[in-house]
Amino acid sequence: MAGAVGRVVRRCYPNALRRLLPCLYRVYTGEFLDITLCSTVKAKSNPQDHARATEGPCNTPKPGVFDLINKAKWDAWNALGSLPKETARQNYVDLVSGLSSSSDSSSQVKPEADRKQSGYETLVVTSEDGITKIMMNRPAKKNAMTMRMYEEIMLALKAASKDDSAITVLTGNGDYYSSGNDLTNFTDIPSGGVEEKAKNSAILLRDFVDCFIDFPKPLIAVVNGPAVGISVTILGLFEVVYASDRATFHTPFSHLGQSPEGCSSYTFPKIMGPAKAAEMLIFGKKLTAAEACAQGLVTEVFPDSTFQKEVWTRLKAYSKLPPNAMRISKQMIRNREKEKLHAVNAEESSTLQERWLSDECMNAIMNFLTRKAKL
Ligand SMILES: CCCCC/C=C/CC(=O)SCCNC(=O)CCNC(=O)[C@H](O)C(C)(C)COP(=O)(O)OP(=O)(O)OC[C@H]1O[C@@H](n2cnc3c(N)ncnc32)[C@H](O)[C@@H]1OP(=O)(O)O
Repeated sequence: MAGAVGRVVRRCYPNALRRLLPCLYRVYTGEFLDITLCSTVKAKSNPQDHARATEGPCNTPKPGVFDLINKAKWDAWNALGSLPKETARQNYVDLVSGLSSSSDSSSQVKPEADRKQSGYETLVVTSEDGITKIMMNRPAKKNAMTMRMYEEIMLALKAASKDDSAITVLTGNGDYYSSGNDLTNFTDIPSGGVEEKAKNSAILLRDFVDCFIDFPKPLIAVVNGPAVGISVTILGLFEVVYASDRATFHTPFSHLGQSPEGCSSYTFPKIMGPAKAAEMLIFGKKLTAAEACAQGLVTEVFPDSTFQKEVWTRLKAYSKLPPNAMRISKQMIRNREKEKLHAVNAEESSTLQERWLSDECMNAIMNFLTRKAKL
């Protein structure tokens, strides 16, 4: 497989790739990436340096899907690969020193000042008025979803499922809701090569979507702007989707050599009928907010000028309803579908694992990364 891809790369992108993406070029042509370099960069902000520094390379079995915190720690430790112990130790010391100075300054903050939950790098998570708000926070990158963002959303959902809020909201910061999967996710290749990368990504995707399938409280999407790819497909797993009239809904999977995920191959035909679903999922038709509402994917559309005010007023009222009644009603609506949704998720994830290794997909990603293509 790597040989075939290498031939395509050598034929199509001999110079641009050498100049712009030396790492990617070496990966796809069979000269595998210097993993130590990647790990060192990653490790600079990684608490798992502690484990790496004291215990060496990852040596424990991977925790189960639902053990989110230990699994996140394990993934981070495992990702450090062959980072030298001394470097890991120094990175850990630097990190801890940074943390202690920032915690000194946070002790100055008045306790009632905010209920923002710290520790997230890609999200802003707040809990107020019975609502936990998970806001994707990479506005300069159109809230493209990095591996870290997937992990953090899972952690935030897990925490929200246990906190005292009645409802949970996912939204985006800036002009986009989300541009979907961050296409640079595919450039960080582990020592096992592209096959291992595809396998790990499929596991992460499946875990991520499982968290939405199993989420026990009403889940609301506040779609503040354009939504692409996985940020659209998972909407079929939300109870309510409110959209600004600036929002668009785009699933360009064929253009990217990919296939549907987020259970959309099952939820979209159910929501909008097979013909409309096919136009979106096979032909990549981009819907306006009004079209998405007419097809049942969106609950209600608001003028952008009053979107935030109207939606949050509505949500604050909903959050005062009895939380247990809302949970139970959600369970009644969703539970008989759960098994089916998990099976669909497993199938979509394993199909994508193969798609990511296809020439069609790799060419599409390289076209984006070398600035030859945008949606
Ligand atoms: C665990 C793995 C699970 C995988 C699950 C699979 C999911 C499938 C999908 O989600 S498919 C969808 C993938 N998304 C895309 O293909 C979108 C690609 N982006 C674009 O086409 C455009 O950026 C745009 C149309 C979203 C916005 O165009 P615009 O001209 O308005 O803005 P810029 O292109 O200048 O974007 C600003 C910077 O943001 C970077 N960026 C935007 N989206 C992504 C992305 N998806 N991945 C990586 N980077 C993205 C863009 O490169 C600019 O960065 P720069 O300022 O450094 O140049």
